[in-house]
Amino acid sequence: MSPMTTAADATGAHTPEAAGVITGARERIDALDDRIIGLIQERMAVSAVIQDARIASGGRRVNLSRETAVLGHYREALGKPGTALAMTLLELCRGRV
Ligand SMILES: O=C(O)C(=O)C[C@]1(C(=O)O)C=C[C@@H](O)C=C1
Repeated sequence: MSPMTTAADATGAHTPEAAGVITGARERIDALDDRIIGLIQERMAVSAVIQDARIASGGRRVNLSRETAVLGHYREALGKPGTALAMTLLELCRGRV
């Protein structure tokens, strides 16, 4: 019996086959996370353009009706945790209010 049939490795798997699946899937997750982070940074930059234009025109940084629409969009797509995710994205984009 190989040691991996009884003990978990760094992936938590107990077989080499499972460890291979997990390692491959983790590489895909790391690549997806890099893309998600890049998209968030792009969202922050676009949001800053909007906020700067509004403030330069004499308006306020925050637009609550638009935030409500963004929160609803994420909640419809992802359920209740989507709302929390959208709140975090909004904080990244316009700071704490
Ligand atoms: O859509 C706007 O008016 C924005 O300013 C962008 C944004 C956002 O990041 O989604 C940021 C701040 C506002 O309070 C609402 C939404």
